[in-house]
Amino acid sequence: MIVLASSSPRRRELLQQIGVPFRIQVQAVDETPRPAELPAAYVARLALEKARAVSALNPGAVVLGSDTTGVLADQILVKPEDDADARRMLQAMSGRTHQVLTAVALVQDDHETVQVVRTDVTFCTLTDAQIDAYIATGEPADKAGAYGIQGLGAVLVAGINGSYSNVVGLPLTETAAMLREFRIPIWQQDPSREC
Ligand SMILES: Cc1cn([C@H]2C[C@H](O)[C@@H](COP(=O)(O)OP(=O)(O)OP(=O)(O)O)O2)c(=O)[nH]c1=O
Repeated sequence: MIVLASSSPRRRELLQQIGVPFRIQVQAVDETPRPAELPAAYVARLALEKARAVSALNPGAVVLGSDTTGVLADQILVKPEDDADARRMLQAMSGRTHQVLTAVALVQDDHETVQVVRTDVTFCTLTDAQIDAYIATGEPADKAGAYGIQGLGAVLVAGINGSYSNVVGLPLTETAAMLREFRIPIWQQDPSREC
């Protein structure tokens, strides 16, 4: 049994998908990027901070923290502040390729590891009417980059290069390999079967 230090329903579903038993405990951390902080360093820091904060309350437990952000032309795309912010992000991503970075951190007392996984996502060219209709669904509100590839936002995506689950919020192949290093069983026990 691990501790999932996340309030994200997507991460819960993804971890269930690979058969990892877990319970949820969340400690809030400040998600403000530091001045000039690079995107990969930003997500790695947040994933570790989320996991460390919960680990401090659970000696001996393996704690998983994670953070997802979009990156367009080196700029970090976090969750939109409001509809206008979501519109600005979606207009900027229209017809272009952005990156989704998810960091996964595992912390068990003073033993910790973190990995950042990148997926390239290419958006269709979107009209202003499409963008407004998508924002009106409410889906962009709690998602990095203002869309959900697993939901209605699927139709905005022309293609991806890399891990799909990484875009949704947890890169499952890499997470499974990290969990094996911490001797946490998943459905696939054979270590020779790594991707
Ligand atoms: C790009 C993209 C992001 N997202 C979501 C995944 C994350 O939940 C969210 C990014 O915010 P995060 O801050 O990474 O996570 P969170 O606040 O939802 O949960 P917690 O910090 O407690 O772990 O964006 C999607 O669901 N689909 C997508 O296609």
